[in-house]
Amino acid sequence: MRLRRSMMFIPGDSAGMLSNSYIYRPDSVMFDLEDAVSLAEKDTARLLVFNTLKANLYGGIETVVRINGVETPFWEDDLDMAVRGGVEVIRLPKTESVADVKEIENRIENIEKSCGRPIGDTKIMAAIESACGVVNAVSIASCTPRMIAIALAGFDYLVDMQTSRSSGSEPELFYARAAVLHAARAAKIDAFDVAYGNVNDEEGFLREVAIAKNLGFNGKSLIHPRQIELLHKAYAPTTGEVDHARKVIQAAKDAEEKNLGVVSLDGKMIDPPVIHEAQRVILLSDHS
Ligand SMILES: CC(C)(COP(=O)(O)OP(=O)(O)OC[C@H]1O[C@@H](n2cnc3c(N)ncnc32)[C@H](O)[C@@H]1OP(=O)(O)O)[C@@H](O)C(=O)NCCC(=O)NCCSC(=O)C[C@@](O)(CC(=O)O)C(=O)O
Ligand SMILES: [Mg+2]
Repeated sequence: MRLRRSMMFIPGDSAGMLSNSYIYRPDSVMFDLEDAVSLAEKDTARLLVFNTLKANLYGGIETVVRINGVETPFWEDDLDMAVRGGVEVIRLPKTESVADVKEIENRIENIEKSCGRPIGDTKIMAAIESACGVVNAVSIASCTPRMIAIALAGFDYLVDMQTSRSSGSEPELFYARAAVLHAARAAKIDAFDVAYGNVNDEEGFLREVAIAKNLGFNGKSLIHPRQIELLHKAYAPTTGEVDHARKVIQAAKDAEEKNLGVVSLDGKMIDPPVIHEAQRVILLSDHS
């Protein structure tokens, strides 16, 4: 079980941000070559991100590169750099179909072969940014063992839906959130909620974090370091939840030692889903 609560975007053309953002300790960093980088800076950004990956600055933090989409002239060079640089995960933006994923998967395999990385080592995350992506989310999420997560991208999605972000319970994102989350859970992979664009609006950000957490998202895409601690705190289990989880783990251990298939704690049955949830709570608490 890997903890993926916070995935922070870092513009790939910002040498300053690339060189020191490990200090913020997000669970994952996403070096962006797509929409945070202007057309004029695409080549510079690719080189800067390659050097950052090679410098190995982000020990313990998952590294992700968001390449440009398969409809652009940049994605092949982006992939070549990222896979050779040793990135852990490729984020494919504006994913609409399994064909998009297969196109980058084939290319990744060729690069892995040519640079000596084990086949399958480079993982993929698909960003769902359109109605078409949402309706194909189930097949996208389950089309390759390389797929470790899918992410809903609210900005582009709402443009495609011909609407905009409201405040409050955000009905305009309800269907897409539910669809992306179900696709991820059916495929047994992680799910990321949308990025929140107003970095000064703590209250609005936390309202959105609560929606994501309660729905069951593993975490959110973030655009500013200030959002990391807020998110981690909101995802942290309470002391009561941690105490209960420890009791569940202990009860499960005792049952195993006594060769009992099922056991109860305070009158409630302890079975594999309960144990799994307890392990998730402990993991969250260990990183809070
Ligand atoms: C918003 C702003 C300009 C504000 O900057 P400001 O400089 O005014 O902020 P300050 O508060 O002054 O910063 C204080 C200190 O933090 C440092 N710092 C700030 N941000 C940092 C960061 N991200 N990483 C590391 N360091 C950071 C800064 O360098 C300074 O460091 P220092 O000078 O040392 O004190 C900045 O945050 C920023 O650029 N964010 C990333 C924007 C981005 O990537 N957009 C593309 C991805 S979304 C998209 O594409 C939509 C999507 O595709 C999404 C999907 O797919 O999910 C969809 O469709 O929905
Ligand atoms: Mg986008």
